[in-house]
Amino acid sequence: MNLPGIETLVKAPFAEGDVFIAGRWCAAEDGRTFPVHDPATAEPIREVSAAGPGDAVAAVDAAQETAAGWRATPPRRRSEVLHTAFALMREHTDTLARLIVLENGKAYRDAVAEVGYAAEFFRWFAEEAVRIGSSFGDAPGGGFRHVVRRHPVGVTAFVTPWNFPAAMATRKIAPALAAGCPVLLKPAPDTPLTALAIAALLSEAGLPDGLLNVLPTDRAPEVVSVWLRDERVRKFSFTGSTATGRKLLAQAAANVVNVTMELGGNAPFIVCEDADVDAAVRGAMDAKMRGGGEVCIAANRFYVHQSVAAEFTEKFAAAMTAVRAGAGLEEGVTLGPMINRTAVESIRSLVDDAVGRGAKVAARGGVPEGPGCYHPATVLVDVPDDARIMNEEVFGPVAPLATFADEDELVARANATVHGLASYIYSRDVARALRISERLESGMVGLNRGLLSDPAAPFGGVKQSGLGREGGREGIEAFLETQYIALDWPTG
Ligand SMILES: O=CCCC(=O)O
Repeated sequence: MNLPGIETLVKAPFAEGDVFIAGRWCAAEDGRTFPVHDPATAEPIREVSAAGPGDAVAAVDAAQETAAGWRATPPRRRSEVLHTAFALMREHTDTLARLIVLENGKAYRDAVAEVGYAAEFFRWFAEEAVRIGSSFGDAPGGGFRHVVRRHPVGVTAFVTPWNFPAAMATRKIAPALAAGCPVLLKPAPDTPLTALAIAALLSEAGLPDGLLNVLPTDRAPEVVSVWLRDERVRKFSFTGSTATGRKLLAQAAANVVNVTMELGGNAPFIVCEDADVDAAVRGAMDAKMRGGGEVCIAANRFYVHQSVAAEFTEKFAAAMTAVRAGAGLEEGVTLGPMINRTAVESIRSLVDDAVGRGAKVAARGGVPEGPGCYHPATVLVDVPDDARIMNEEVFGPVAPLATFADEDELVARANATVHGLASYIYSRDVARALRISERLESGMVGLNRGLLSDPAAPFGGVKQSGLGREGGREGIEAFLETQYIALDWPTG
């Protein structure tokens, strides 16, 4: 199957429907559909099949049927499929990026960056597939041997978010397939089309039928609870909010399912008195505005040393005012619409709360007239620590600024959150910045960098930001079980 063009995907992708099970496209069991919207116009793009509980069972059946064959497939062959998927994804960058813009709204340049990022997960895990080690050694006390082998965990189920419809899918699919596991994927209802394109792309890359099953739906709880109650599903990976993650963890406990959770963040962005302020402003734009701020590791609250606060605020406010908002495919646009109207309302309410508590607006960019789901790039100053925006994930293009005077006070404020996903720090003194980094309760730190995500590095959080890591060497570990065999073979 060739990757369908964007027009095909948008208008009428697959004659039989959009549920992808056992290598075939079909309608939902009861023929139900749900609408997908273009955030730039808030108008529906088209109806998509809404998988139900019966489809969820059929997908587990299909996955389970392929599990033994894929597990026995030589790692080199699994790697080749992933290498081909990487090449195909790169070849189809424009089609996939336009599809992401259409259903997610982000600016085209962000969408192109996402396709590159997503493709790199295929390349990285193609390289990891052939390096799954086992070991054979002597028991320290003598008398017998240790055989320690790694094998795939089994059928895996994923729930992915709308903010990176391609990269959050490939970050889970690639290591699972590399390790030898079949996959069930439920994409976010706002952005199912990109996941369908990825299914088509993996088929084209030679992935045998049944190894990737994609179930778009607007009845997620029904589909996901079928998976979490089915003893054949041995791994569950979720990216989304901490509130939903908590509920899913409780459900996964019933069958003691192995879980990975990539949950919410509340990233501090710290500018020390010895920072290169221009570099800090560039980093702040990257950390705040990538994907329109709809990113779990986006800088959420800014702590700027009081001695550089005036200079940083002036330069950052100028950069935020220069942001051009508009439909993601328009030339020169750097900020697309938010995902939907609810998201815009939630960002607005955080801004209103901060202003109500004494914060001032230092910059507000423009937005196009009309019905699209836009929120302007905004900088707030003098934001008190108890403002909701300092304590909740804003998930939009708003930067609240506060100042600090002393390192201990800074670290205490930065750590005063249940989240611990990412942090950013700018200082010319790397030893000092490293010292502060090590004091931060944070799974990841960008040190003099506003962009930190890399498929070859472990992504994940501490505290209520999640469990486990994705990407890096750790990413494939999440899909492997360890078996120890005590071998009665005397040591020589
Ligand atoms: O929003 C969550 C994922 C962000 C990333 O992978 O850089």
